Amino acid sequence: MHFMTALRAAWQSRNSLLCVGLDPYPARFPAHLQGRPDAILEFCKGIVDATADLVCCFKPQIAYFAAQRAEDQLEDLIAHIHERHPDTPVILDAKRGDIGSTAAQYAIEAFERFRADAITVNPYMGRDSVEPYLEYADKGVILLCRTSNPGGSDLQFLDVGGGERLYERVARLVANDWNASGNCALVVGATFPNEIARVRHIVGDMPLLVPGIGAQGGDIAETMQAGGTADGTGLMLNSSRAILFAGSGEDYAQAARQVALETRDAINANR
Ligand SMILES: O=c1ccn([C@@H]2O[C@H](COP(=O)(O)O)[C@@H](O)[C@H]2O)c(=O)[nH]1
Repeated sequence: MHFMTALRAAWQSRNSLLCVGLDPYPARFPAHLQGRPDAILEFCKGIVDATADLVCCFKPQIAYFAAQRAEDQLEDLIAHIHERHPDTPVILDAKRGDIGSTAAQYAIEAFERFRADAITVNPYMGRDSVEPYLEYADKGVILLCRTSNPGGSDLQFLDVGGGERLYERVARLVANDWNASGNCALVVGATFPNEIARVRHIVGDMPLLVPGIGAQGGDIAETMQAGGTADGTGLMLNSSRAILFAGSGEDYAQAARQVALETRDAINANR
């Protein structure tokens, strides 16, 4: 199924715009999982199974798996989501960016090895560096636009001519040129609601992946006001640490579910 079709279906069927980010950090795992060779997979499966009915998508961040030599556990985790929660799209947060020949390998890694439904990509190297992902027309290609970190302003806020900021140019390029298959989305941080509103104005109803609520302190009401579409969708609001590490005991998954529930409800109260 096309990523966008699956995402829209999940927005409706789950009544949720929440994306749970899967950033497993072993030092914060509960004691009963510490030291197990499959700890990353088991920890993440616990979170996924406890929250799947509350989310529109999951977003594993590849660095947390690669840093622990656990790419095999990432493969198994995504296979688990597809098998147990087949209507839940998976975004591989990899922020790839390289020349076309190398990008083609990254696209194979994301979509064929890991079987992700969408990937985050850095647009800085231009259209030909993004083309190999776009060729997978049923997969989502989610381009960094206005990132949630303070240093994002160093480049993304540069005036690229006529008062247009670099992040605005990215939004315009993606909406008007790169999105021929309708499979593009943008990353815009919840820490910058004014820029979310600018991006929404430029791209119409294109979905936005919005990290920065939860641990980074982005405001849910302001984010919804700035980025929601007329039908009350259009957003994937990601929270990772605030949900993953809500508890530290054997009941960590239940604690995660409780925070996910509260976050989903806070989002829905502002739709
Ligand atoms: O601009 C960006 C782009 C990506 N991220 C990623 O989202 C999560 C946020 O985690 P929290 O624990 O909810 O802060 C993480 O995987 C980042 O790599 C982002 O934060 N900002």
